Amino acid sequence: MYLEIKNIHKFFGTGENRTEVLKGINCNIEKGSICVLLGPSGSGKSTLLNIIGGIETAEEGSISINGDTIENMNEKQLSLYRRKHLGYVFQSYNLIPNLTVRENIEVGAYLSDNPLNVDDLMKTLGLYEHRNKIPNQLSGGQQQRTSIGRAIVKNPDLLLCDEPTGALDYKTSKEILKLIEDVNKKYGNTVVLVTHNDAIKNMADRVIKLRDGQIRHDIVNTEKTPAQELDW
Ligand SMILES: Nc1ncnc2c1ncn2[C@@H]1O[C@H](COP(=O)(O)OP(=O)(O)OP(=O)(O)O)[C@@H](O)[C@H]1O
Repeated sequence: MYLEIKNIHKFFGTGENRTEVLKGINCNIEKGSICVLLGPSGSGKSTLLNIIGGIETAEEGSISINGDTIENMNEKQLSLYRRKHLGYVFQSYNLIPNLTVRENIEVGAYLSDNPLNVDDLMKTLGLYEHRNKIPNQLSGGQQQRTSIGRAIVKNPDLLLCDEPTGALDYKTSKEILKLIEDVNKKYGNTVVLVTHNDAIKNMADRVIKLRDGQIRHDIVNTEKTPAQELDW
């Protein structure tokens, strides 16, 4: 079992405003699988992703990756864990504005012990011809591809994607999903992808639906649809 999520409870706020946003989340995610986390706005998807990524901490419960428990790590170990094992793709691209496509992706490569080849990756991402442009010379889809490149180039064991297509049009969204699917196939990274979009569940091996801080459905999908054929 690769990613073990055990009894996660998370609260926000204090006093009367204290709210439990995750109410005991339990699940195990297999190595190399694509897991889609679905649920309405406010159901706790991003919070759970941030806890898996070591960006936020839970009041109760534990997250283990290949047997290493995040809660037992000190600040330095946690930072090393995030740097070496995690790739994070956000809805906002968070690119460094004065660096080129190549340089933005190289930032990710510097953080890894076994980075992928930057040229090969830019070709896979359809960015090679744009490699010397800076972010404001790129379309939204090209910027999102660059941010995926920066996350993937580390060759992370675990790729966490928070609404990676949220800001993109239909066609570009499907291209980005296909890309995530391609890298999962090619490099075997485990992917956890948060989305509002119900159709995206069809490309996943595993679909977890959250509502109101709890898992309502946890389904193994045996008949995956390739990202290219998704329809919504
Ligand atoms: N830093 C914070 N402080 C206080 N409350 C927070 C904080 N972050 C999230 N919340 C609350 O926790 C709940 C879950 O938020 P979360 O962002 O995890 O939901 P989500 O399912 O990802 O929603 P969306 O799909 O809209 O992004 C929401 O009610 C939100 O208002």
